[in-house]
Amino acid sequence: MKLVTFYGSRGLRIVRGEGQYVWDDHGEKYLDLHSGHGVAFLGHRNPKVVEHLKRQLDNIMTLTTAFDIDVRDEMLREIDVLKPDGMDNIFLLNSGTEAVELSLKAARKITGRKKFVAFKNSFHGRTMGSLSVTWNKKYRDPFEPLISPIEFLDFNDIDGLKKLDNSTAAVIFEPVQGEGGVIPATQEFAKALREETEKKGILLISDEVQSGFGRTGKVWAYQHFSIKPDILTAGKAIGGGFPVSAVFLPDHIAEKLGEGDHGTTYGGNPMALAAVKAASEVLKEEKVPEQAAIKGNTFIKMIKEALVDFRSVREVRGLGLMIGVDLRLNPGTTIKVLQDNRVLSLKAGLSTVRFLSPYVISNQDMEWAVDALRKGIAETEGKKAS
Ligand SMILES: Cc1ncc(COP(=O)(O)O)c(C=O)c1O
Repeated sequence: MKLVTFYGSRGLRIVRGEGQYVWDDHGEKYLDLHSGHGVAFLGHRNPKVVEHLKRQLDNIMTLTTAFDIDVRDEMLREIDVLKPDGMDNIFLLNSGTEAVELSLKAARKITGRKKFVAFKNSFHGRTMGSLSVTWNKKYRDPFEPLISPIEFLDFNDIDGLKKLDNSTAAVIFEPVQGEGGVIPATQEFAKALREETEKKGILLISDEVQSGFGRTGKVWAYQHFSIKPDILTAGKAIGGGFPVSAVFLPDHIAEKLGEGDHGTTYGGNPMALAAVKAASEVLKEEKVPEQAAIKGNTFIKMIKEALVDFRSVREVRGLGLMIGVDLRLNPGTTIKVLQDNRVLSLKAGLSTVRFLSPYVISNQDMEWAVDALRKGIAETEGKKAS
């Protein structure tokens, strides 16, 4: 039997993970700045998450949301102080793309409008709805026709927002574009986007599947921009490693969604509830966003300083611990050399090396990563690091 896989093999067999590290079957230790596409932001096997999951495992693993259960009430209490502004409702699903699907469905139902607007370089997932608002043609084209109408505008282009019209149900955006190349929105753009959507009765969906839950230095990435979205999608980090995603909604939207509008067999199962509850506790107790902000600043500064001599480096950018090193060359070799030096990273866009670090990363780890990065870029440029 063969596994169908849509990701190229990294050629490593991983046997264990702890904190910011994973180990291969030869006992080699790696600094994991890939973190399973950003999932292990709270560290591999975060002790609190493991403890709550084990306890839940001994209790009950599966239960539909039609039945009440204490762990759900506990999760709701824990996440209440973390909720996005004015969003008193949460619905749990199992993956980022599912959260995006529900947000799109909700927008159509609430507004009665059909059209969605997204941005160039966006990534929102790979099921038919989320794929429709994902920019990369390579992902979309084989599966056309997708849902319509969809329009893609230029990210961070304020003038382009004039094209928004009142047939649009929602604009979906990433406060920091992740897969597209780690590109933060500008303050002016985020503000103009909110103003323009509000004026035209268009819902604003903040897709924070990658950027949310502390990674950028705030609990939610939109909070960097003094705006309030109407709907927020979260995933990856919110389960501390357990597969779970969420859609946050204000009352006026949640109240208009009723029985039959959506559903999920696994969504909100007791294990996911225990995971989100534990992850929320960790976020608060360990002041994770604050740590991500401080460590992210340190890491970006170290990277910038270490790469000043490299002509192939176009830009080092990011927010908190969501960091991209944009190159003028294909980043494949750099990512390979990083891995040879025991640092796992991932690609974003066509030319960016992306670090999605667990928040527990130390200064020593950063030095390790920066050293490996210099070697990687030197090899990419075809010369040895001095
Ligand atoms: C912003 C954003 N939205 C949605 C998704 C899709 O999430 P998933 O792969 O869990 O379906 C991703 C995944 O990388 C993402 O970065």
